[in-house]
Amino acid sequence: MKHYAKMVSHLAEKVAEILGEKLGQKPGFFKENCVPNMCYLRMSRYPFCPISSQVFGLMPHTDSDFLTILHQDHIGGLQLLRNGKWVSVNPKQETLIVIIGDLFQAWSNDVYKSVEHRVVANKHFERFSTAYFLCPSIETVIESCGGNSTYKRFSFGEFRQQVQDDVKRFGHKVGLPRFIRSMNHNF
Ligand SMILES: O=C(O)CCC(=O)C(=O)O
Ligand SMILES: [Fe+2]
Repeated sequence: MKHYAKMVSHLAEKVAEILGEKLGQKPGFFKENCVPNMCYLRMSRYPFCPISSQVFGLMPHTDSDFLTILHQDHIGGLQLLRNGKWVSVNPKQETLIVIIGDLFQAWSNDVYKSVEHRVVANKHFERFSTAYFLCPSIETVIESCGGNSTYKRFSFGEFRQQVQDDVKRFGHKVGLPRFIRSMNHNF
């Protein structure tokens, strides 16, 4: 597991740097700001569920990080929201999935989109997945790299706090819409 964590953390940083360079950013941002003690691995077990059509393994959400590298087993169940429709991400052997998170969406000013995803339960089989979350330090400021930014600048600490407050208050995360520049929203 230690070996996997090391490998996947390297990979996440590399993928992030490549995506950053495509936006014209100079390399180093993720290396400097995504400190090891903030990044984490989440190993999930989804028990089989006879009433799977009525139960989510994991509720629809976006990830509150720069990006997530996901390994899923052969059972399947991960779905992405694309053009308003849920699309299954069929498992492929020896394939890792890269999920863009909220911070990359803000940092890239919507060039990269934080994809909404969920896990549906399987009727007959349990499922395992391992996700690595590439996160910056609490004080890292997320400021979109182009001009005319959709989002206010915010620190990762502020973002996390807002997510926690919204979950407490409304029972769900609001996420990036909270940080849209000069707009009053009723959530
Ligand atoms: O288990 C999966 O396939 C997805 C996990 C996930 O989206 C998460 O932990 O945020
Ligand atoms: Fe996720």
